[in-house]
Amino acid sequence: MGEVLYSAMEFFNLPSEEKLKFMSSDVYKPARYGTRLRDGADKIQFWRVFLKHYASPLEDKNPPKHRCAQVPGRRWGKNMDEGMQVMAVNCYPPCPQPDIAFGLPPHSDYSCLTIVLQSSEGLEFLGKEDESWRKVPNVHVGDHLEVLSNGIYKSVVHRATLNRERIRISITSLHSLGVGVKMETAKELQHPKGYKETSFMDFLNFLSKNDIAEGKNFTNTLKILGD
Ligand SMILES: O=C(O)CCC(=O)C(=O)O
Ligand SMILES: [Fe+2]
Repeated sequence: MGEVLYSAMEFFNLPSEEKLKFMSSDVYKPARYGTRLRDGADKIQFWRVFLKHYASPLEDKNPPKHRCAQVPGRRWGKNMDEGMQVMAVNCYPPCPQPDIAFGLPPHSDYSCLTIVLQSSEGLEFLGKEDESWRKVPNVHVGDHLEVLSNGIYKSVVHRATLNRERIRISITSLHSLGVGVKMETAKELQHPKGYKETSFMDFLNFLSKNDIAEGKNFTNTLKILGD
């Protein structure tokens, strides 16, 4: 585990000109270094640099441990194995005023499941009962699972906080269906259906046009509102 974080650190220690070769505002690019989700387009700057890498399909990789995850009436292990894995390597430098800045603002992930490895504490999630921020366990549910479960499992709103003393590295692995494969609500849970079907590509299209830091929320665009 330490070794993975160490090699992530090695990347961020490279000279700027090496890292800038990967910089792009194109959200469709399979490997991208940046400071904003859409460098050059997004107005708000967070205290973070990141490297995102899309890995799809997963045939060459070791099967991930979550392949047998189930929701009522539907097993989606095979679809996940043939699905999309996005790795985000985040680097948060020490921040002189951690109380007034964010590493990453509150958001949910476009994934079924996200697995996080962090070099030190900083990841927090919003508790639904009392609206307070708490430390996040290392696996959380994303928007995709909210659609599949018709809202039984809500995607976890989380944020990355900062500290004054040391660099913090996190590596997130986001697992979802294939890039163009539509996720729909399980038939047995459609009473009534609360979400439109959607794919990872739909999310990228949304991301290319919206600044998530300004509060635009992808899941809200999927909700089917009753009368
Ligand atoms: O750095 C963290 O702890 C969170 C990262 C995160 O939420 C993300 O990459 O989507
Ligand atoms: Fe996230």
